[in-house]
Amino acid sequence: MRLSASHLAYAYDRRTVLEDVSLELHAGESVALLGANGSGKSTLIRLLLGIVQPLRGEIRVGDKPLSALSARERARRLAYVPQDHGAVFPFLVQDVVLMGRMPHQSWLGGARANDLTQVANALERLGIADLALRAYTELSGGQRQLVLIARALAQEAPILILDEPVTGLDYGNQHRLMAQIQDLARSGFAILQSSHYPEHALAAATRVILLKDGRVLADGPAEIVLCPEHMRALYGVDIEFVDVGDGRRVIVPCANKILPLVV
Ligand SMILES: Nc1ncnc2c1ncn2[C@@H]1O[C@H](COP(=O)(O)OP(=O)(O)OP(=O)(O)O)[C@@H](O)[C@H]1O
Repeated sequence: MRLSASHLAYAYDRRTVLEDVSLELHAGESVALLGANGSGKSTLIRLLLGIVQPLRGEIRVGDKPLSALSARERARRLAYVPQDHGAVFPFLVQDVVLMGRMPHQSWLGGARANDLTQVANALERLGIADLALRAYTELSGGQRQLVLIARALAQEAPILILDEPVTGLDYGNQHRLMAQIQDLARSGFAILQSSHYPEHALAAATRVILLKDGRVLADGPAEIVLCPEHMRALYGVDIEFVDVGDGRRVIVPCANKILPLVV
């Protein structure tokens, strides 16, 4: 299923934070959305999910305008993994993941065998089946992140949107998650993830979109878009590529350049 946005604009009060943003996301693609702090990534994601409405422009999911879909119809098409993992009530992990099945359940029907199978599969796929009976509120930030990704998988929506999904994950889980994202895209999901890590985008994204000051600076294959000029324009950092010998390249900051913080 295709997600497309054309000429989006958005403002908080009168301050424009997105202007003329267009993008497409297709089944089988893993797209990374990169940009400096405050460049508009989370706002764009909120628009794509229909949480806020654009000032101008249109978003379409498949052949329908997003604004014409009910919340339930949206949730059958789009799954979201937020940055914030806060929770108040100590639901069991399996119940949190089961919430992802709500768009598929009837009002009074409750969970069916297939819902429970999807929950078990999602937990298994992310390697956290052993957390199923733990209270969500008692998990670490990284464990909560994995649970929310499992909830999104259980939702069985063809489009998966993740807001900085590796935040709080340890080094191993970051790499396992990037591999999972590649696998999910290969199996047909359309995936958009915002990220602060060009190296993850280079390793795991089929396409990269760069946002600068609320506008699209570049959109294309990772190895073309993540060039030194764009990285300097986006982050004020000089980078170089290092060949690691097996056909892969990694991005590293140039040595001997200490740069001031940009806020
Ligand atoms: N609720 C809000 N009210 C007013 N301004 C906001 C609000 N949320 C975000 N902004 C502003 O909109 C701009 C874009 O913010 P946004 O959170 O979309 O950026 P981001 O790229 O996701 O940033 P980060 O990488 O730091 O998470 C920023 O200037 C921010 O200060």
